[in-house]
Amino acid sequence: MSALKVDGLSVRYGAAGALADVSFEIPSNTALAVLGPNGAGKSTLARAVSGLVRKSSGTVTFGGQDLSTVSPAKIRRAGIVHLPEGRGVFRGLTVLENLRMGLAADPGRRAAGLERAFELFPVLGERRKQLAGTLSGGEQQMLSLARALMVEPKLVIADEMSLGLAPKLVDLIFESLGRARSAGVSVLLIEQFAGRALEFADQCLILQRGSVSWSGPADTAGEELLHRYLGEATAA
Ligand SMILES: Nc1ncnc2c1ncn2[C@@H]1O[C@H](COP(=O)(O)OP(=O)(O)OP(=O)(O)O)[C@@H](O)[C@H]1O
Repeated sequence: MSALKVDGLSVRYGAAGALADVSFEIPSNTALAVLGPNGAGKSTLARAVSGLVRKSSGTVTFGGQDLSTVSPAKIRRAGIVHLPEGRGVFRGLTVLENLRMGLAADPGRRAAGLERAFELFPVLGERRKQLAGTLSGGEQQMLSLARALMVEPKLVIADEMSLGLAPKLVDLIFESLGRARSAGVSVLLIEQFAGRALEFADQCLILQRGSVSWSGPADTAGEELLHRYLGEATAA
């Protein structure tokens, strides 16, 4: 069964079209990599699915529920978490306070959630009293992911998670996303660079100037195809 189904999605910013007639599905327990050069509309797609930008047309359904016109809060309650580009942590709060905010609406599950977060990323346990703004970039990324996974989401939208991180940290981030997927979470993975995303994902969708230029199984997106659609800079 499809967890997420996006059909004919278009988004405009004023007079400028950012997405035109984008359709795809993410079956349960699978990952879709959305690739494309700068400005192709990847973040806009993520924001439209999580309700942060208005859709000018198209529908979004999740687990059979129509989410096309509902608020971001309701979309979160349906089980979709969005890790925005940039880290989205509260810099002036400690690691622990940031994690607690993840389950602010559900304090009963807080203890178990924290335990899971520290098990996933032990470094966060060691640094629980440290201000998030003083963590390294990679640690902030882990905090952001740990907070998202604490709420036991059904779909994680991860926008450029690996941007600027050392390869070892990228491994760790993908490892934990992989564990989440094995535990039943679907993943919409947005990446400017193709290599790691395609290794991880089941399906791939390439956006160019707001439209889908190719989609198919991730393991059939060969080098030639990536160069054709993404160019030298992003096919790596
Ligand atoms: N709030 C906004 N107002 C006006 N135009 C916007 C807004 N946000 C994005 N755009 C434009 O929409 C297009 C798609 O942007 P988007 O951020 O979705 O691309 P992207 O594929 O995520 O790019 P990148 O890889 O550079 O992050 C771009 O031309 C961008 O300038």
